[in-house]
Amino acid sequence: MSAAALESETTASPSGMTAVGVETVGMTKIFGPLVALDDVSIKVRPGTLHALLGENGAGKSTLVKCMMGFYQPTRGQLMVDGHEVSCRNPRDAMKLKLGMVYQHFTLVPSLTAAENLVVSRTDCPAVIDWKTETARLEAFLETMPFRVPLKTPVSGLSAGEKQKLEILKQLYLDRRFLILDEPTSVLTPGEADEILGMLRGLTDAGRLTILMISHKFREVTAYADEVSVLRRGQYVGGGKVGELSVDAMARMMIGDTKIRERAARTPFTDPPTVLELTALHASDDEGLPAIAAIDLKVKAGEIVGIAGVSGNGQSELVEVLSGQRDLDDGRIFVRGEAFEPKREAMDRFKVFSLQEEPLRNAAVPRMSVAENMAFRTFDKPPIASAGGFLSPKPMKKIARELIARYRVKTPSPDTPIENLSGGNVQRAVLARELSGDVDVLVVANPCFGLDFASVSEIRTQIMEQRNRGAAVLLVSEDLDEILELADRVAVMSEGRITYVAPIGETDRQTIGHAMAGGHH
Ligand SMILES: Nc1ncnc2c1ncn2[C@@H]1O[C@H](COP(=O)(O)OP(=O)(O)OP(=O)(O)O)[C@@H](O)[C@H]1O
Repeated sequence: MSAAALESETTASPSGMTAVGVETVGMTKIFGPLVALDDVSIKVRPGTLHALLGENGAGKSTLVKCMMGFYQPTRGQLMVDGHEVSCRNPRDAMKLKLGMVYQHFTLVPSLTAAENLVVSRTDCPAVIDWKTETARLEAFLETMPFRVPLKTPVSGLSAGEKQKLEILKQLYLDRRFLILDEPTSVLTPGEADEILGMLRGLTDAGRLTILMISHKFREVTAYADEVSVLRRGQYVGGGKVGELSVDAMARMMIGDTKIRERAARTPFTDPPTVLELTALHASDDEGLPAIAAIDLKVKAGEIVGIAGVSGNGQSELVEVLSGQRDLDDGRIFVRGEAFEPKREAMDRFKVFSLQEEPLRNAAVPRMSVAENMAFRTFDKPPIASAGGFLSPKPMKKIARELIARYRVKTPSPDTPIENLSGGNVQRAVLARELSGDVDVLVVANPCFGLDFASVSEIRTQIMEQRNRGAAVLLVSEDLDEILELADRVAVMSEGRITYVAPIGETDRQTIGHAMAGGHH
C-alpha cells in the first residue's frame, strides 16, 4: 500500500485509538561482508511501549533505520497497521506517521520552543503569522499531558525540557508511532521517570505506539509492555515484560559471554598527589567564563568523581586537561611539575584522556580501526618504521590484540571506524587510551550508550588503572557510576567546585543537593 493511501486510512480510524502498529517481517540488512540484521521479525502492537534490547553492535540502530527509511533493507518487509508498506526514505516514514527521537537533541538552540515547533512542519509558511500559530500551539498543548515554556530559547531549557520538546515536536507533527533512541541518557533519574511515565500515559491512552531502544533494565521493567531482544543481528527472544526476569533478558542479550568480576578497590597508604589543579579559569566558545577558580588534587590510586548537572563547566574542564581548550588563568601540575597539556607532554607525563562523543572528538571517522587505535603510538617503534612510515603489520597486530581484549566488534582492523556501532567506537577509543602505562586518566561519561556488559567491563578497567596507581578524574553525569567508582566526589556547579567529600562520608541526597546549587 502507498504511504498516502495508508495515511488517509490511519487518520480516519474510527475506534478512537490513533496509535499505529508496526511490524517488521524478515528484515535483513547486509553491509559488504557483514550481515548486520538477519531475518528479524518483530511486532510492535498499537498503543504499547515496546523496548528493543541488545548489546552494542547487535543491530538495533540498523533495524530502526530500516523502519524509518534511512536504510533500504536488503530483504524483508515493513507492515503498518497490518498493511505492507514501502518506506523508501524518511519522508515516506513521515507520511506513515512514523517518527524518531534521537539520543542527541536536534532542536535549534537559538530559537524558542514555539519557533522550533512551527519551523519543523513541512507545511510551514514562508511568512509566519505568529498570532495564529501561537493560538494553534496553545490549543495543541492543551491536549498534551505536559508542557514546556514556549517563549524561552531552547538553549535556556534543561535537558529534561529539551527531551520533552523533542517528543512534543513529534506529536505536533502528528506522528503516531515513535522510535526513541535511549531517551533518558541525558536526563536525571527524576526527569527520566517523569518522561517515561508520561509516555506510558500516551500509549495507555491509545494515542501513540513507542519502540524504545534502551540499555537500562530498570526502565524497561518499570515502563515497557513488551520487549524484543537482538543478538548479533538476529532476533533471540522477547515477550511480555511482566513474564520475563531481568536475568532472562540479560542472558538473551549476551548469550554465553562471561562477565568479568568487578575489580575490588586496593587500599593505599599515604599516596602522593599526582594531579594538581590550581585556580583554573577558562572560557566557553562564546568567551564567557566556563570554569572558575578550580582547585583540586588527585592522588595516586585515587578516583575523584566530578558530579554535576551537564553544562556546569565539566566538558570545558575535560577539554582543558586534554589540551583542546586554552586556560585563561591557573596552572596544572603532574607529580609536582608544571604540565601543559600538549601531545608531547601528555606522552611524557603519561596523561590519558577520553572525551565524550569519541567519534567526533577522539577518532578520525574515515580511518581504519587499526589506524585509530595507533594514534597514540604511531610515532614510536614498533609501529614507526626506520623511514618514519607507519608499518602496517605491527600496527594491525597491536590492533588485533586490543580488539580481542576490549571485545571491539568490528569485521576487521581495516574497517573504517565510522562503520562501527556507537558503543564499539567508544570501546575502540578506550582500548587505545587505557592500554598504555597510565599515570593520570581523565574520562568523561565513559559508559554513555554502552550495554550493561560493556559498562561492567569499562568500569573494571578504570578501577584496575586506579589499583595500579593512576590518578583518575572521572567526570560523569551518572551519579551511580560515581558512587560505585569514586574514592572522593567533587560537585561542579556554575563552573566552580562547590562541594568535595570522601565517598564514604556523603550520600546521594547530599550530592544531589549540591548538584542543584545547594553548597557554596
Ligand atoms: N553504514 C554501515 N556500514 C557498515 N557496517 C555498519 C554500518 N552501520 C552499522 N554497521 C554495522 O552493523 C552492526 C550493527 O550496528 P548497529 O549500529 O545497528 O548496532 P546497535 O545495536 O545499534 O549498537 P549500539 O548499542 O552500540 O548503538 C555493527 O557491527 C556495525 O558495525
